[in-house]
Parts: sequence; C-alpha cells; structure tokens
Amino acid sequence: MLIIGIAGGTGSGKTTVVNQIIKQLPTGEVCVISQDSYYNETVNLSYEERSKINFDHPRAIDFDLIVKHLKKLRLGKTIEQPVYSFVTHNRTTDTIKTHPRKVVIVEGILILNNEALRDLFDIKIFVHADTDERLIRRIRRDITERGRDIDEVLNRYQDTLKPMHLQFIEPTKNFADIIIPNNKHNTVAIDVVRTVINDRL
Ligand SMILES: Nc1ncnc2c1ncn2[C@@H]1O[C@H](COP(=O)(O)OP(=O)(O)O)[C@@H](O)[C@H]1O
Ligand SMILES: O=c1ccn([C@@H]2O[C@H](COP(=O)(O)O)[C@@H](O)[C@H]2O)c(=O)[nH]1
Repeated sequence: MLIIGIAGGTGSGKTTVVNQIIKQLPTGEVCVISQDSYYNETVNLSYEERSKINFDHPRAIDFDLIVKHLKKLRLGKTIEQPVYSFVTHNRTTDTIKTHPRKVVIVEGILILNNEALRDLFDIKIFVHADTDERLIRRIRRDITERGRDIDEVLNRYQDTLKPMHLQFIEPTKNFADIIIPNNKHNTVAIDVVRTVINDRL
C-alpha cells in the first residue's frame, strides 16, 4: 500500500488534484481520506457556538482518529469514514465504508502539520496557489456550495483563515516531496505524480 498525503491551503486545488490523480490510475486502486471528514465531534454545541469554531486550527481536527483509520487500512481492514456537513458545521450520522486500496490518498489543509500522521505518508505533496487566487475560489465555493454570504467568508478569512494559514499550513510546505503550482491547471505535475506513483507501486 502506498499512502500519499496531499496538503495545501484552502482553495489551492487539493480536491481537484486528487480527482486528476484518480483519473490516471486504474479503477478500484485508490481510496481517499479527507481531513474535512474528521473535524471533532461537537454534538453538545449549538449552531451558533459551532459557527464560532476556528476550523483552520489543528485543534479542530481529530487527528488520532485519522491515524487510527489509516493504520486499520494498512492492515487490510475497511473503515467507516465520517461524513461532515459544512452547512451545519457538524458530522452527520452517515459514514462511508472506505476499503483498503493499493493507493490511499489523504488530503487536507493540515495533514502535514501532525507528526504522527505525516510519518505514515510515503509521498508528501503540497498544492500551491497564490493567496488572492485561493481567496477568490473560496468566496465562490462557500457562497455556491456551503451556504455562506460574502461577509461571513471575508470575516472568517481575516479573523482565522489567513493567520492560521501563515502559522500552521504554509510552513508545512517544507515537509513536501513535491510542490504542485496550481494557479492554473497543471497537467505536467499530474503526469509527474502519476509516474512517481507507478514507480513506487
Ligand atoms: N488550477 C485551477 N484553476 C482554476 N480553478 C481551479 C483550479 N484548481 C481548482 N480550481 C477550482 O477552485 C475551487 C477550489 O478547488 P478545490 O480543489 O476544491 O480546492 P481545495 O480542495 O484545496 O479547497 C473549485 O471550484 C475548483 O474547481
Ligand atoms: O464547518 C466547517 C468546517 C471547515 N470549514 C472550512 O473548510 C476549509 C477546509 O476545506 P478545504 O476544502 O480544504 O477548503 C477550512 O479552511 C475551514 O475554514 C468551514 O468553512 N466550515
């Protein structure tokens, strides 16, 4: 099993890159674990309280559960990956059965920030897009897909996203084996990643 970690700031294009990599590999050989599925359970908080959570701080993520799930996959066992709702800021009651595959991709803004998790990766990738590009993408996405308005997105950007990015995400670029520039779609980088994966398998 090859475990690949794909980090990068919000809106850098992690999900897009993951989908491009999946397309390059034979069907059924890849499974994906998303850090977003592992936000801490906050069952006893109201919606108002949950909206105030700093979702870009490592404290917001249940890294122990991601590590536990990855280790289970490595042992050939199926896991129940939580499903998260960005609209309610909460885990849903659903889970997705995630089966062990030859290639396991773990993607998320903070996945290179946690040492125990980082140590499980065979290949570490950081997707880079310029700050203004990421903010534009984030505004578009949060309004169309995550039920937010412009004030909410911009306030969150200034109060938490930007400082957390500078403190906890950008520095983890130094851990990456490969940095993908993604201001524009980058098919050459995807080809390189595919070649590295095939070499390692
Ligand atoms: N290279 C790119 N050029 C233009 N738009 C992109 C590019 N990569 C991603 N996007 C768009 O930006 C938005 C955020 O991309 P996404 O892959 O969800 O980022 P992330 O998972 O890092 O938050 C999506 O609407 C996606 O279609
Ligand atoms: O309830 C939530 C939980 C997280 N977020 C934001 O999501 C991004 C991470 O997701 P990407 O797909 O990598 O952009 C993070 O910046 C959180 O601020 C949220 O808005 N609501």
